[in-house]
Amino acid sequence: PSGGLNRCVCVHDDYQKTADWLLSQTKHRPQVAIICGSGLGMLADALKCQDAFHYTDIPGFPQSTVQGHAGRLVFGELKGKTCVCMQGRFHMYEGHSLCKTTFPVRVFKLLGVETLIVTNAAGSLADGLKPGDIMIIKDHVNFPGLGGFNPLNGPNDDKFGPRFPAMSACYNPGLRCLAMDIAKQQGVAELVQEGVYAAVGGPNFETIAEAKLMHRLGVDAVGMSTAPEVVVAVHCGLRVFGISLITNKRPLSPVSAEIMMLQKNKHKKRVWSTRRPVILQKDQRANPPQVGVA
Ligand SMILES: O=P(O)(O)O[C@@H]1C[C@H](O)[C@@H](CO)O1
Ligand code: HPA
Repeated sequence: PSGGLNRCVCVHDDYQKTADWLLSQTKHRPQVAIICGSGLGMLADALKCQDAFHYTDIPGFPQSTVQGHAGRLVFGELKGKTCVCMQGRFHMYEGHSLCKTTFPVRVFKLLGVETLIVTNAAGSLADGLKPGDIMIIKDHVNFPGLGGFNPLNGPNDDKFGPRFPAMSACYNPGLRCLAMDIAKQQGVAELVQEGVYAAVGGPNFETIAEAKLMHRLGVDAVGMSTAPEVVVAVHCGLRVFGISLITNKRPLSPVSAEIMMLQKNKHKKRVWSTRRPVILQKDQRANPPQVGVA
């Protein structure tokens, strides 16, 4: 893949202009940036002394099109640290280039941020991870990246980082340990474990064969974001901590998946369904519709 959506067309000045505008609009000077995943935007509400900006008002900022993502950048204080929080992120499946998807990360760097916290909603492939659990990301598999869809494609900007950045320790071990210790102190350790996150392009959810493949490759949870942001963050020297909120299980086999039910319709045709019996209409019998697993 080359050109079009797969080539970073932003130059240093583009990020700088956005950062300078933000610095002129708020007195906050954040050390920590938090990207809120789907349904996690309320994290920003915990910030004290807030300055909030709609993405539509920020020069050069991409626009969020996903429901449940407020599309606001919120600055404020949290437990003595100055933070900037993205209420809503950008995904490849919205039609953004990876360069736009990850645009805020470089802006954070220019604001003086040192630590990036990424959060997301993800589907579990691991036996021990249930909906409602939290997975501390210990590593990721960036499927679009492996296929050549990378936010660092195009001329390298040495001011941000090297042409060939190492990704062998993306998720800061110290922060991962600290998070586990805090989970124990708070008495919620049984809900928290470490795992490997895989990013897929979306927007469709995985087929059973794809879920099985990822499980065999050692993936614990799958989602449609995060990895490109982390690649850009590590490239420009940010310290990264990531968590996935497990929202659903990915079925690995039609037979064993607990959410799947074998239904027999009145015409004795067997149909797999995720939720409710499917009765095929006369004209559908020859060519039954695919039943998705969301
Ligand atoms: O922004 P995140 O990664 O939390 O968004 C989740 C994962 C997919 O993008 C989408 C579908 O569930 O929501
Ligand atoms: N697959 C991909 N992305 C997701 C999922 C999933 O099961 N759940 C939430 N985001």
